Amino acid sequence: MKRPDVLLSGKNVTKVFGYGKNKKTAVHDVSFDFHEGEIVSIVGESGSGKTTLAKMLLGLLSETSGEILYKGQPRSLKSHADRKKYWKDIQAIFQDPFSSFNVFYKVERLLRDCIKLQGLKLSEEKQLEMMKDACSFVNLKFEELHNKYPFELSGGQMQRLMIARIFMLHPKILIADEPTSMIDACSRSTILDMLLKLREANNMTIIFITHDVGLAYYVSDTIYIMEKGQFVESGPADEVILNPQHPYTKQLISDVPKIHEEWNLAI
Ligand SMILES: Nc1ncnc2c1ncn2[C@@H]1O[C@H](COP(=O)(O)OP(=O)(O)OP(=O)(O)O)[C@@H](O)[C@H]1O
Repeated sequence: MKRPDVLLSGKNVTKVFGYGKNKKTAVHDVSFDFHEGEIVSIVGESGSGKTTLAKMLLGLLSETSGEILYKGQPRSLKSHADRKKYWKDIQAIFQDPFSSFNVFYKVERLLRDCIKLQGLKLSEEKQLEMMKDACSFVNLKFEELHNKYPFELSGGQMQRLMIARIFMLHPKILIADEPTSMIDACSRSTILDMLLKLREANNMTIIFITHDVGLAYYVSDTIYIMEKGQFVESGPADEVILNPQHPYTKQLISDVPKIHEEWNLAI
C-alpha cells in the first residue's frame, strides 16, 4: 500500500535562544516527515525541546536555521492573512485548557466562534446542530453546558471541549502538547481515545508531544525520540519500542516496566 503523502516536513531545523553566554540551542538540526493521517509522537524529557519545536511547527516561533515545509512548500507566514490561512489547517491543544479559552466566554460562544472562524454563514438551526454534534462527539451534552463558563467545567470536561472545538474546525494537523498531563487516568484514556477517533473521522495528522513513552506507544504510528534538542531515534512505534537502538530510548523504556503488556489506561 502506498504511504500517505508527507504533509509537514522539516529540514535541519534549529532554534537558538539568546546570545553570548546566555545562548541556548533548544532544537538542534532536526529533520522529519509527518504524513497525512498519521499519529506521530515526539517523546523526550522536560527541557528536550519538544514545545519549542511545536511552536515552530505552529508558526509561533521562527526557525533560527533550517526550513519547515507544508505540503512540500516553504510556509509564508509574514502577513496576518497568511498566518490566518495556515492556522485553518494547523491547530493545537495544550496541557492547560485555560490557556486555550477566553475565560469570559460561555461554552456556547466558544463553540459558535469555531463556526465564525471558518467564515461559514449558516442558519441558527444548522449552527445549533453543529455545536450539538461536536459535543456529542466528545460525550458532552450541549444543553447542560452551553450556558457555563470554562471555570465551571471539570478538567476532563474542558479537555473534551477543546477536542469538540477541534472536531468543528477540522484542521489537517493537530498538535497535542501533553494534553493529558493534568487529568486523572480515567479521563486520560477517554481523551486519548477521542484523539484516535478524531483521526478516524477527519484523517487528521496528529502530533502528540509527551514525556511519557508508554502513552506514545499506545497512540502512535510513528515515534521520534528527542534528547537535548535532537532526534536520537525515530521510526514506526513498534520498531522504536520493541527494538530500541539508542541508549536514551532504552533508558526511557526501562522506566516503564510494563510497556510491552496490554495497556489499561484507566487503572
Ligand atoms: N523563550 C525562551 N528563551 C530562552 N530559552 C528557552 C525559551 N524557551 C525554551 N527555552 C529553553 O529551551 C530548552 C527547551 O525547552 P522546551 O520548553 O522546548 O522543552 P520541553 O521538552 O517542551 O520541556 P517540557 O516538557 O518541560 O515542556 C529549555 O532548556 C528551555 O529552558
